[in-house]
Parts: sequence; structure tokens; C-alpha cells
Amino acid sequence: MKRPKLKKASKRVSCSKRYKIQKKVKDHTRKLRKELKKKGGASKRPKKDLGVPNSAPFKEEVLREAEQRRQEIDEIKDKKKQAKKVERAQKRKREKVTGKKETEPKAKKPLQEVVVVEQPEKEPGPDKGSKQYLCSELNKVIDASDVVIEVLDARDPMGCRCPQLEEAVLKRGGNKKLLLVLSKIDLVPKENVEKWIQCLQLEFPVVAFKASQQIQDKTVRARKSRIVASNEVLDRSRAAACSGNGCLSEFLSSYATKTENEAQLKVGVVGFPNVGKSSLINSMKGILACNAGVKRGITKSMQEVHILKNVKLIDSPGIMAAPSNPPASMALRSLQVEEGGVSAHEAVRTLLKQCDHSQIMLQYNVPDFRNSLEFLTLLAKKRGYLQKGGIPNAEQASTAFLDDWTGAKLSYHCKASENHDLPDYMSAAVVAEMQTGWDLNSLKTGNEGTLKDVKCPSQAGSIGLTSKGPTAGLLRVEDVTEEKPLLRVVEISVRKPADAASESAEQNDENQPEQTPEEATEALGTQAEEPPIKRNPGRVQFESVPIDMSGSAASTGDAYDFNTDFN
Ligand SMILES: Nc1nc2c(ncn2[C@@H]2O[C@H](COP(=O)(O)OP(=O)(O)OP(=O)(O)O)[C@@H](O)[C@H]2O)c(=O)[nH]1
Repeated sequence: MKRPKLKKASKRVSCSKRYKIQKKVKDHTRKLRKELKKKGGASKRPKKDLGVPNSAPFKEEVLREAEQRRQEIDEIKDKKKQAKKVERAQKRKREKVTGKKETEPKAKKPLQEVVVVEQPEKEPGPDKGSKQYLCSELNKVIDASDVVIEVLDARDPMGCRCPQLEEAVLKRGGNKKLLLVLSKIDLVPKENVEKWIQCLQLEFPVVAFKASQQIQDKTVRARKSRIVASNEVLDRSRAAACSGNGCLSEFLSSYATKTENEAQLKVGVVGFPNVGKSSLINSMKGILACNAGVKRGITKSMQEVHILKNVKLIDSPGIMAAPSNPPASMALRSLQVEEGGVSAHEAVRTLLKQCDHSQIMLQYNVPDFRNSLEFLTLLAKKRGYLQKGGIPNAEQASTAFLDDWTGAKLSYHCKASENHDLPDYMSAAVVAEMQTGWDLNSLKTGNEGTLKDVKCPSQAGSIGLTSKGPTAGLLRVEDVTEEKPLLRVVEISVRKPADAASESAEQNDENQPEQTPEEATEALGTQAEEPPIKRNPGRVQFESVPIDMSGSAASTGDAYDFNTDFN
């Protein structure tokens, strides 16, 4: 018998119920919208890219640049992806190994434990500020380059040469060429630059260079035209002007075409910190491609920048100076002041000892001083570096003084040696090999043009400095790993005797009046007694971060209270 069909339940609801539901839905969506707004969430529609208008000048150039940037971003993304993949694979491997060791019945729990155990191991690995990392990046640049440019600060070219680096380039094979670039020639008397070019080109080709210091925009190309009008404009244009870029790019591109290499010519730019590597690349490119500045050690990893169709420059971190170098070289070429290995005041004292007293007075426009402390106090007063109560801030003055010596303003020079001997790792054959393949005639005329373009200071307006000769660098990662802990320990324990030794070596009046001027003692009394090692940025931050475990902290953000049972 056929059963009668069951009647479907009616969907009809009372009006009051329907309105109630509609209201609740409305309220909910409004709440969501509000929250999104608070978080600064995305606007309703993504902004449309209008593209480059047809009337824009250099449209093609802009589009090409945009395309290049897109490609670079894609490359970086790919690299990150690859690195993550490798990391994940390694993590899985490690988990497998540890998973085998732990023979617990539950499979999921040990996994969680492994992750917790491995986190502290992971942290120190990719520390980009570590010396080992910087050293390995530098080696990568040397390996990847067909031509290596060693950038030398024209104020002390010999002091910027690193025998270990030059030897490594010559011995690494692959027919690598070494090129010297004399940077910051606008801070050195012209005759001095000419003599250094003559002296250095007996070994390697030398290019004179003055970088632009006013490239500030990451997208807009620096104007190449030079403005000559009022004094202010003239000064600004002097800093913005770049000389030697045309000569260097022609020199490199002619070499690239001669070698008939299908791929781009890779040119590594290396040198000690703050010699002007990144500024050189920025000036060649015409935009702010690499970070540059007065602070030492800004560049942390290698960075490729395409400057011509067939030439690519690679920026590198500064060479690590070996601790065996004389203190004067270390004060100028190493990162030890930034790392807290040596106090800024100590570095200033070392540098002052290398210079003529009266030249320093003239350059800094300060009256006669008896010691470094008094000089710093005078300089602090002169520049208005004052602490609370008008006390001169000698520490700020010493940092400014050191910045002058490695930065972009102070003019000083070293004499080029007249008798020239080749270093041990060089021979006449190597010199001949290094000079082949280059268009040396065009380089000569290019350098002459550059020197004509640049306004250099006079001999009288420049401080004379005695160079300490080439600075030894740490090129092998193993050396850095061995020396890193040693450096810290030795510097902590040996610093006091070293201080004593250096102070006794100083002129007799250096020790006694160190405390005589009242202001000096007031200003630096505490600083002079401070232990030299004060900063270890990474660790200090760890120690000083206040960890608030109170309920108030927990209530902020998306903290979760595990003690409350929400069921
Ligand atoms: N006057 C002058 N200053 C320059 C020149 N080239 C670079 N500088 C300045 O020197 C300082 C250091 O330049 P950078 O390009 O950051 O040097 P770097 O070698 O890349 O430094 P790190 O990244 O720390 O290794 C900056 O203040 C630049 O403005 C130059 O030709 N003339």
C-alpha cells in the first residue's frame, strides 16, 4: 500500500523573528567592518595601477627600470623560497634523527618537543652582523667576480690596501683582474693624488674617482647637469657631482667587449669599511642602489647592481682588519669602535698622535690643547655638543671626530712613497698580466679629465698624516671564528696594561694634565674611567629588554590566558 507523502515543514516564521535575525546579521557585519578599519585593513578596492602616461619623458627607460626591479624582486623571492625549502628539509631531517632516538608511543608529541629544543640552536646561525658572515660574504663576492675593484680612500691609499685580499684575488684563478679605485679624491691635494696614481699604477690599473654624496632617491636618477650659480648652489652641486664614473664605466665596458664573454662582466667592489664602495656603485648607477653613510659597516651582505648592459657591480661588506695591525690603522680601518672593542676616545688619542698639532688646531679651529681629552672638550664646546648643565659632551665629540676621518668631509693626506718595491705576492709577470686586456690610454686621459673636474683642497688646508702601510685583513672564515672569542677576552683583560703602555709612551704631559682642566674632568671624569668594552649590541638588547609578565602585558595584543577554562 502506498504511504501518503509527509508534508514538508513550512519555512514561514513570525515577522518579529525574521527581523531579529536580519538585525543580528547586520550588527555582525558592521562589527567586522569596524575591526578591519581599526587594524588599518585593506580598503575596499585595491588601487589601480595607472601605468606611465605616454606623454612622460623617458617612458621606455622608466618601464625598463620597473621591469628590472620586478625581476630583482622575483629573484629575491625565489632565493628566499629556496632557502626556506632547504631549511625545512634540514629541519625534517633533524626531526627524523631526534624522532628515532625518542621511542615514545605517541608520534605527535615528540615533534613539538623537538621544535622547542631546536629554536635556540637556530638563532645564532644566520646572524648577519657576525664577523664570520661578513667574511663569507666577502669571499663570495671575490669568487663571483671576473674583475675585483679594490677601493682605496685617496687620503691614505696605502693604508687601505689589504695584502691578504690582493693575494687571494691573484691566487684564486679564473683569470681574475684586480683594479684599484682611488675614491674621495676631492679631499686630497691634487699633486698628492697624481703621485699616488703614478705610484700605484706600477702594479695595477688605477682609476681616480669622486662619488656623489647626494643621491637620496631610490627611484629618481640623479641629475647629471651641473649647476653653477650662487655659492650655496655651487657647494651643493660640488657634493652632488660625481667624477670618474664615465671613465670607469667606459674602462669596464671596453674590457667586457674585449673579453667577448657572453654573460655580463661581474665586477666585485671590495675594500675596508667606509672607503666609499657603496657610494661608488650608487654614483655609477645614478640612483641609491646600496646603503651608504658615515656609519662604518653599513653593508652587511653582497648586492648585485646592473650598471651597463654588459657590466654588473657587486657590493660587499668591508674587509675585517686583523687585530695585529697598529692601533692607528685599526682606528681608521676597523669596526672595533662600533663593536665596542675600543673606546672612541682611545681611537681619537691614537689618531691625534699621528698628526701635526698645529694642523689639527687650524683644521678644527680650536685653541692650543695639551692632550686628547682637552682637545675633545674644546671640540665639543665649539660644535655645541653639550650635556645637561652645559657640560661638554666629549664622547659625542670623539664620535664626530672619528666620523670626520672616515667620512666625507675632512681633508688629510699621506705622502706617496718614492721608491717602489713590489710586494712578495707580486712579480713583474703578474704586473704585466694585470695590465693586459685594458685600454690603458683611455684610462690615462680619463683620469686627467677627472682630476680637472674635481676641486681639490690645497696642501695647506689638508692635514698631513703618516701612513702605517698596508692593513692586514682577515679573509679566511676560520681565522675569524678563531679570533672572535679571543678578541673579546683579550681585549677585556689586556686593555688596562695596553692603556698603561700607550700612556707611558705618550709625551709626559699627556698623562698629567689629563685631569687638570676642570671642565675636562667634569665632562670626561666618568667616561675615562669607564671600562673600554661597554657595548655588545646583540646581548645588551637581550639583557635590557624588560619582560613584563604581569597581567597587564598579557591582556594586550593577542595573549592567551592558559589558566582560564573557557569551556
Ligand atoms: N667627499 C667624499 N666623500 C665620499 C666619497 N665617496 C664616499 N664618500 C663618503 O664616505 C662615507 C662612506 O661611504 P660608503 O659608500 O658608505 O662606504 P662603504 O665602503 O660602502 O662603507 P661600508 O658599507 O660601511 O663598508 C659616506 O659618508 C660617503 O658620503 C667621495 O668620493 N668624496
